[in-house]
Amino acid sequence: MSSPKSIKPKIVNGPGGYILQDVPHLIDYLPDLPTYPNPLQDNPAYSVVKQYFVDADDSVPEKIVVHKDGPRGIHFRRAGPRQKVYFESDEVHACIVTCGGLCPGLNTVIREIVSSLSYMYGVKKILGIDGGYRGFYAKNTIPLNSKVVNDIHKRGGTVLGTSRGGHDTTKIVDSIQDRGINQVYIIGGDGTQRGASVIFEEIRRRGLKVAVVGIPKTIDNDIPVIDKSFGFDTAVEEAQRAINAAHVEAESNENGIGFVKLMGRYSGFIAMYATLASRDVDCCLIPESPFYLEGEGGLLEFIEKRLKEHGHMVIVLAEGAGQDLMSKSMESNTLKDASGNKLLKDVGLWLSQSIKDYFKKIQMVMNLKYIDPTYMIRAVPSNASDNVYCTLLAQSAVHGAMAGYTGYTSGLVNGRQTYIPYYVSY
Ligand SMILES: Nc1ncnc2c1ncn2[C@@H]1O[C@H](COP(=O)(O)OP(=O)(O)O)[C@@H](O)[C@H]1O
Ligand SMILES: O=P(O)(O)OC[C@H]1O[C@](O)(COP(=O)(O)O)[C@@H](O)[C@@H]1O
Ligand SMILES: [Mg+2]
Repeated sequence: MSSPKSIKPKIVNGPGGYILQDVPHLIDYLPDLPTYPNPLQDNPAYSVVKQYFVDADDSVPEKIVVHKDGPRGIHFRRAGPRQKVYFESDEVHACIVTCGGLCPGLNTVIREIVSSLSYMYGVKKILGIDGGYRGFYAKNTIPLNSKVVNDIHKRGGTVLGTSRGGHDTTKIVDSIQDRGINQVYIIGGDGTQRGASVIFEEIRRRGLKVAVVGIPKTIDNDIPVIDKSFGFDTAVEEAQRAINAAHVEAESNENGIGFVKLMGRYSGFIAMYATLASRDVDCCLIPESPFYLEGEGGLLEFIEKRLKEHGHMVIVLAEGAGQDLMSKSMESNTLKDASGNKLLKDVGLWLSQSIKDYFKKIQMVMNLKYIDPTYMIRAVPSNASDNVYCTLLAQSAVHGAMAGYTGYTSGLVNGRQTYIPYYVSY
C-alpha cells in the first residue's frame, strides 16, 4: 500500500499567530472552473433563515483552552453551505462507499448524504459502491435515491456492505473516471481516510473535477482531532448491557468476577466511558495505561483484595490493553488483517485464564464470567444523539463538496462542524 502522507499542507498564516490548516479546493488545480449560485438560496425551507450561508473566512480553533499571551493557534475551515457552488445540480454524479469495521450510524450517514444531495441540491445521480473499496472495480453499483434509503437509519450495519483490504488506487480512480463520478463520499476510519487521501492525490494528478470527501467512522474513537466519532455514544450505551450482565453474574456467585472485553485496538475510550457511565466497574484496563499482574500493586493482588472486601467485582478490559504482557508469555504475533492492521491476540481469554490459575494456586474460590460483546455492540442502529450527529456530518460533507472543497474529512471540532485536511485525520 502506498504511503499517503505526501499531501503538501495548505497553511494560511494570520495575525497573532493565527494558522488556518486549510483543505484543498478544486480550483487549486482547475483554476477556471465556473461557479453557480447555491440553489439553497431559492429553497423556502432555508432561505428564510438569516445567515444560512457560512462566511468564507469563518474558521474553528483546534484548541479552545489558550494562554492569554499565547498564539491564536491552529484553525480549521468551518463547514456549511456557501453562497457559490462549483457544481450544477444535474451535473453531479455522486457515489458513497463504506469501508472497515461496522459502527452504529453508518446507514444514517448514507441516508443523510443521499437526502442532502437530493433535497438540498436537487441531485439525481447517486450510486452506492458495494462492499468497500474493492467494490469500485469488482462489483456492481447500487443506485440510491431518497426512497431507497428512507428506512435504513433504523437498521444496524451498512446497506452498502463493507470490507477490509482491496484498495487499488489505479483501479478505483479508473472506475471513478469511467463512470463519470464527480463527488466521492468515503465513510471509514483511519485506514479508510489514508485510502481516501491517495485516491484524492491520484484524482488531482489526473486533473479531474472530482471532489473526494471523507466522513470519519471509528467506533474506537481514535481520531484525536475530532471531538468524538459517530456511533461512539451508541457503543458506550450498548456496552452497559454487557456490564450490567457481568455485574449480575458477579453478584450472584461466590467471589464472582464479571469480566467484559470491549473494542479499542490502540485506545480505551469505549472501555473508559462505559466504565464511567456504569458505576459498577471496579477496574478498567486500557492500552494507554500499562499494568502488571504479579506482586505488590499488581492486578491479581488488587482482585484478591477486592473480592475479600466485597465478595464480587466487575472488570472492563479494552482489547488493546495488556498486549505486551501476553507477548511475553506467548510467541510473538505478526499477523495482520487484510487492511494491514495488526491482529491482536485475545487478551480477554488470556487474562481470564491467568486470573483463574492464580486463584487455583492460592486455593481461593472464585467464579469468573467472561463476556465479549464486540459484534453485538457494533451491529446495533445508532441512538438518538448519534443520529443527530450523523445527519450534521453528512450535511456538512455535502455542502463542502458542492462548494468545491476536496481532500477533506468532515468532522466535529470543539462542537463545530469543520473541514479537516486528510493528513490530520489519521
Ligand atoms: N495506507 C493505506 N493506503 C490505502 N488504503 C488503505 C490504507 N490503509 C487502509 N486502507 C484501506 O482502507 C480500508 C479500511 O481500512 P481498515 O483499517 O480496515 O478500517 P478503518 O478505515 O475503519 O480503519 C481498507 O479497504 C484498506 O485496504
Ligand atoms: O473483527 P473485525 O471485523 O476485523 O473488527 C475488529 C476491529 O474492529 C474495530 O471494532 C474497529 O476497527 P476499525 O475502525 O479499524 O474498523 C476494532 O476495535 C476491532 O479491533
Ligand atoms: Mg482503523
